[in-house]
Amino acid sequence: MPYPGRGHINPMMNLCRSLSSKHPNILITFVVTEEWLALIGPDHKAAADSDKIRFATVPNVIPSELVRAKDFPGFVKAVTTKLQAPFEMVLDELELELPVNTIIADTYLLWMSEVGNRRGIPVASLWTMSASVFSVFLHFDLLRQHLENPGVGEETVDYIPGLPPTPISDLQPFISEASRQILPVALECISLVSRVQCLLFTSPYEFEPNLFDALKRHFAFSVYPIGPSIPYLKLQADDTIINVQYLQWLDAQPKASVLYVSMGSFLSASKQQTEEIVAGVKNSGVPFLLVSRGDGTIGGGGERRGEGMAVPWCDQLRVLCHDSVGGFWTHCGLNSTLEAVFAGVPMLCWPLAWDQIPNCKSIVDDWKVGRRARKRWVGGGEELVTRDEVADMVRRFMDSENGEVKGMRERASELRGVFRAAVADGGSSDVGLDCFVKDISNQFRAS
Ligand SMILES: O=c1ccn([C@@H]2O[C@H](COP(=O)(O)OP(=O)(O)O[C@H]3O[C@H](CO)[C@@H](O)[C@H](O)[C@H]3O)[C@@H](O)[C@H]2O)c(=O)[nH]1
Repeated sequence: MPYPGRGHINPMMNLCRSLSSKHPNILITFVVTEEWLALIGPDHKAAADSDKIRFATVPNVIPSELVRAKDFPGFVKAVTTKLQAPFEMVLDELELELPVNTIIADTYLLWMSEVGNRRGIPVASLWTMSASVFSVFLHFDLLRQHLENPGVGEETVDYIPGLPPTPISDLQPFISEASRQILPVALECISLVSRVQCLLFTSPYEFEPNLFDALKRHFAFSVYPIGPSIPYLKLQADDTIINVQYLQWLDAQPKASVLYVSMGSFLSASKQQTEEIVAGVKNSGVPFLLVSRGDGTIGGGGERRGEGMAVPWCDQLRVLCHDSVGGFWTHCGLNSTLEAVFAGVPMLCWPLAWDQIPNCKSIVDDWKVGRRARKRWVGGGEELVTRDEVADMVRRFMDSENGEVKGMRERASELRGVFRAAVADGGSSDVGLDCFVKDISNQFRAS
């Protein structure tokens, strides 16, 4: 069962597809709300056609996806308190048919370890954010101690096992006043991980090796980084030329010339800032493909706009892997980040909230495959970045003659190779997935 949000459902489904393709004898039931079953696209639904992945639903007992951003703490509370009972009813029904061998659940479903332990069903927890963020939450007491007793080096966090030195400003979303309602839930979710039987990550080991080594030392159970949990299997399987207008438009653009602009599936910058970003991208003269979620600020009916196109939604990984795409204006959600790295496309980073801020730091400072578009995150109230500044930034970022840009593209291409090796036969994620299946079959519940 995934957490009910696009950024969580997608990687959970991609993990299920990888499991199913490698081990077709596993029967998977994917549990979502009735609303999400309707929202899940035809691609995911097609996965169910294989008979190995099927859907089960719980009633819409949580606020609708269409309004959840308006009261996020309220949404988190509903997920925490209202989903367990209907999930257990689904489980009861499934168990009438076949014993459930393992539950794979998003780490943010904090009641799941209790359900599994009470029923004697092993739980594998899937964390859809980075290992850095997981580790910051796991060792949050250390962070608190340093903040309460500031001394030399207080500006840099270098005491969390495996975490590269990180300016405290990049962890602001977790310590600012704005996090007051959400942070305790996140910390409780992480503390309950000690009660599950296995921990899965949606990124590959090579992405954050020191952090994964530290986590493997920390936990008595197996920790498997098995990503990138992105739809690369679908990309490889589908070699038909897809008759979609935006792909045809991309086909007509020069190599690595297009900036792809998307800010994820959930939050947005302010209306005024969004207008400046869109105007700046348009004025830059750089060809662009822009995803507008139809909130009225941009328009997105698949129309041509000056040098580019705006669409309401696209097949993002296919777009990023298209030859003509040379840059990605992103909010740094982890799925988008993993997809960009898999595609070898450098990122222009505009993080909006939460884990996206440390993700931006990793992209820019650690992996060196991106630049900051936004001045450092200060939690709202910061100065507007004007359209002229955006246009200038975009032009410089997409200038293929610029030495720094060339370096970034080379580095992105190297990381792309690392990701592809991880999922190839015998790669770290491929082996991790096999070990996980062995765990499910042998050490977990005897069926
Ligand atoms: O036109 C589009 C736009 C997006 N996507 C997909 O939508 C997903 C977006 O995921 P992500 O980039 O992670 O963004 P969010 O939806 O914002 O993800 C939430 O979940 C992530 C994983 O937990 C966190 O890292 C983010 O901060 C959180 O906002 C990805 O799979 C994209 O491929 C499309 O397929 N087409």
